[in-house]
Amino acid sequence: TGSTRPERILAAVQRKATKGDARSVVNTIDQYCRYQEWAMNVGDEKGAILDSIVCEVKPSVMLELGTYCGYSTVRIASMLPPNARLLTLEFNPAYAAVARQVIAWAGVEDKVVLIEGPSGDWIPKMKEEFGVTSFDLVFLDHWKDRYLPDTKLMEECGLLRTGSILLADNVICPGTPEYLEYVRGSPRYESKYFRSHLEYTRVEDGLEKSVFLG
Ligand SMILES: O=C(CSCCNC(=O)c1cc(-c2ccc(F)cc2)cc(O)c1O)c1ccc(O)c(O)c1
Ligand SMILES: [Mg+2]
Repeated sequence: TGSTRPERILAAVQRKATKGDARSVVNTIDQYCRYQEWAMNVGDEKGAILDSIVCEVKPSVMLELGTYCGYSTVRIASMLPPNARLLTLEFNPAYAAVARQVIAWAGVEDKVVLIEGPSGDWIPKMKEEFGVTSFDLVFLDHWKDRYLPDTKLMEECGLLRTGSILLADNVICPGTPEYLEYVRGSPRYESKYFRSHLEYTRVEDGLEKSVFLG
C-alpha cells in the first residue's frame, strides 16, 4: 500500500523544514501543497488573516476544531506566548498521528494539546478534562456541517464568554450556509467576513469572524 497525502506532507517537512523552526514548517507545507499536491490546509493567504486575528486577540486559551496535518496548529502556536494553550481536536486518527509529528518537528508541542475523537463528544468534557473555563478564540476548520451544532454546543456548555471570538474557515468553499445564517442573523454575535481564496487556488473562499456578545 502506498503512502497517504498527509504522510507525504510529513515526509516533505522532515526532509526540507528546519527542526524547531515553526515558520520553516509552515513554508515547507505551503510550498509542497502549492507545487506538488493540493491539501486542505488553511494555507498562506487565509493563514495571514488567521495570524492577524491571533495577534490581535492574544488568546490565553484557544480551541482549534480540525487539526488535519497540523499546519494551522503550528501557525497559531508559533504566535502564542509560552503560557498560552492551544487545544486542537481531530476526529481522524491517521490525521492526528501525522499532526503530532509535524507539531513536534516545529517544536511547538509544549503549547499544544492534541485531542483525538469526535467534537460532539469532547466539547462537553472540555471543562472537566482540560480545566477550561472558556475559550478566548475558536478556529473552526473541521467538518463543515459540524460548525453550527458545535457552536451551539459550546454556548450550552458555557465555553464562550462575552468577547469570545469564533473564526471559521471555508465559509464559501466548501461552504457553511447554516452556520453563516446563524452567526450573521443572531443578536448574540457580531460577524465580519474576510474575503480570500481557497488555499493554493484562485477560487473564492473566506473566513468569518464572529464575536460572542453573551
Ligand atoms: O475531511 C474530513 C473531515 S475533517 C476535515 C475538514 N475540512 C475540510 O473538509 C476542508 C475541505 C476543503 C475542500 C475540499 C475539497 C474542495 F474541492 C474544496 C475545499 C477545504 C478546507 O479548507 C477544508 O478544511 C475527514 C475525512 C475522512 C475521515 O475519515 C475523517 O475522519 C475526516
Ligand atoms: Mg479549511
